[in-house]
Amino acid sequence: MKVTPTAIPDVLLLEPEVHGDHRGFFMETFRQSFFDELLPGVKFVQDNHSKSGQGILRGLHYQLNQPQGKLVRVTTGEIYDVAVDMRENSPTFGHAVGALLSAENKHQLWVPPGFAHGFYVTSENAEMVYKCSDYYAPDDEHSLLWNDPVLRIDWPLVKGASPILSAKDKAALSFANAPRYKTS
Ligand SMILES: Cc1cn([C@H]2C[C@H](O)[C@@H](COP(=O)(O)OP(=O)(O)O[C@H]3O[C@H](C)C(=O)[C@H](O)[C@H]3O)O2)c(=O)[nH]c1=O
Repeated sequence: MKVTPTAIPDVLLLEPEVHGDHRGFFMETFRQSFFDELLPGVKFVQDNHSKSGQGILRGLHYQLNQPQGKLVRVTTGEIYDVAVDMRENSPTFGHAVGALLSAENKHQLWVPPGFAHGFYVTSENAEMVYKCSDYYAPDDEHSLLWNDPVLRIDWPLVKGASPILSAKDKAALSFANAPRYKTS
């Protein structure tokens, strides 16, 4: 597994070793022992899987009391996956980084606890699966506005059209008003 820090060093791009042959391909997508070395103390407790149509944007979401680290990958189509640093003491606080993850490139993104996470579907549809380092806690979830002027996230909007959002995401908070992750 090749690991490359992104513009936000704690957000990592992971590229698995793909074994192709006349039948297709095989790859190991996850090994806890690898993460024990890469990210000591991170244990994954929940797997998620979602499917979305083109132009759908989910996020940006984060939990504060039970912050979730997320290991994201795409099994169908392509998404633009984004992480925003919500850790108020971080040198990259308020910075956003994105990566195109696809069934084709098989790349994975590690979004650490304390980051807001969201994605936009660029392909006709996309299915993404992701491992979480803590459990879903709906009462602890916060939403950050996808097009906040401070974050200036350069979403690759299809034909420049506004994304399709859930009601929750339409009502998301601006970065200025969103609660920050306070590291002890
Ligand atoms: C996240 C989650 C949701 N749900 C239920 C709650 C709702 O009945 C339904 C859809 O939830 P929501 O609209 O919050 O789903 P997304 O908009 O895909 O939310 C996710 O979007 C961004 C990209 C994330 O990183 C988070 O994992 C998560 O917030 O699934 C569960 O039962 N368990 C869960 O872990």
